[in-house]
Amino acid sequence: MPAIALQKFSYAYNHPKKVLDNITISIEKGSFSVILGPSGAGKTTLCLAVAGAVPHYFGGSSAGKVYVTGIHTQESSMQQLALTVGTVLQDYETQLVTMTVEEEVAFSLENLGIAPEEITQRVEEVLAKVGLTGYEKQAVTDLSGGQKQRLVLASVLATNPKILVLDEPTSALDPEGTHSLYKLLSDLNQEHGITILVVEHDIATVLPYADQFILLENGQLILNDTPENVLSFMAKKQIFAEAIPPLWQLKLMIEELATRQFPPWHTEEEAITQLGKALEEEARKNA
Ligand SMILES: Nc1ncnc2c1ncn2[C@@H]1O[C@H](COP(=O)(O)OP(=O)(O)OP(=O)(O)O)[C@@H](O)[C@H]1O
Repeated sequence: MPAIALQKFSYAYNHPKKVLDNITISIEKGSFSVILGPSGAGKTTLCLAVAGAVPHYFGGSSAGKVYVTGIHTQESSMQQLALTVGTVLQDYETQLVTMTVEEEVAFSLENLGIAPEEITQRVEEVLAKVGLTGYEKQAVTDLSGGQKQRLVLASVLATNPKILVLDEPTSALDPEGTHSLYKLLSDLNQEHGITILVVEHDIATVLPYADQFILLENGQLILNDTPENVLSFMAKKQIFAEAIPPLWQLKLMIEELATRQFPPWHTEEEAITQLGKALEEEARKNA
């Protein structure tokens, strides 16, 4: 059973225009998937559909089905779904409701009726996981943007979700914060088997971690495939091609011009090594 499955799912907010149009997609358990696409493509709405907020919270009209770990989202309450899908919204500050860091995490567990001793232990564990140990008594309002986001993530993780959905989690982070957030997500994915679904506009940032790209445009699913296949497709069809990282643009151009095939590049270092090798080979050939 896939972690997430959309079957011919369409959705419109309280407006006739379909924001998601007949989407069928299957996301395997334990995958690290990234949703890509131009502004207004429907990326946030897709996240909300997986979390059940669309249509439970937003109303509107929908057709087709969304399943998370086999649960039909429309036949389940948002509270039940929250046990399976943890969500960090783009405007994550709206998810913070209490006074102190430890109260914030405890709040999500109290709502689930977890015993107080267990709450104390889980709060400690998840704060350590997101790097907020020592901040327990701090007022939420005193935290930086990145720390607040980590706190939301801690509250979500405390409920042991099988799926994590994050909508542009790095938009307010500096490069170091971005790197450490993705490192954490990668650990949760690799070591705890949590399925990750993330919206990210900076493709180079997610290339070291993602195993699947989901390309949306105008509410339609354009392609769901490996990162390398989606990047090649974007270049060939000139769909959202401006988002292709410069080194990949170079890679795809060389492959087209020189009929040379490189393996996928996940990092700049891999790209530089591969390019260096190619240049050496060329120099040897021409010597
Ligand atoms: N609450 C809402 N009510 C009505 N229309 C909405 C609502 N939220 C989004 N939309 C519309 O739905 C479409 C898709 O929006 P969505 O936010 O899902 O796209 P996106 O790909 O995440 O865009 P961005 O990259 O700009 O965040 C847009 O046309 C947007 O204006």
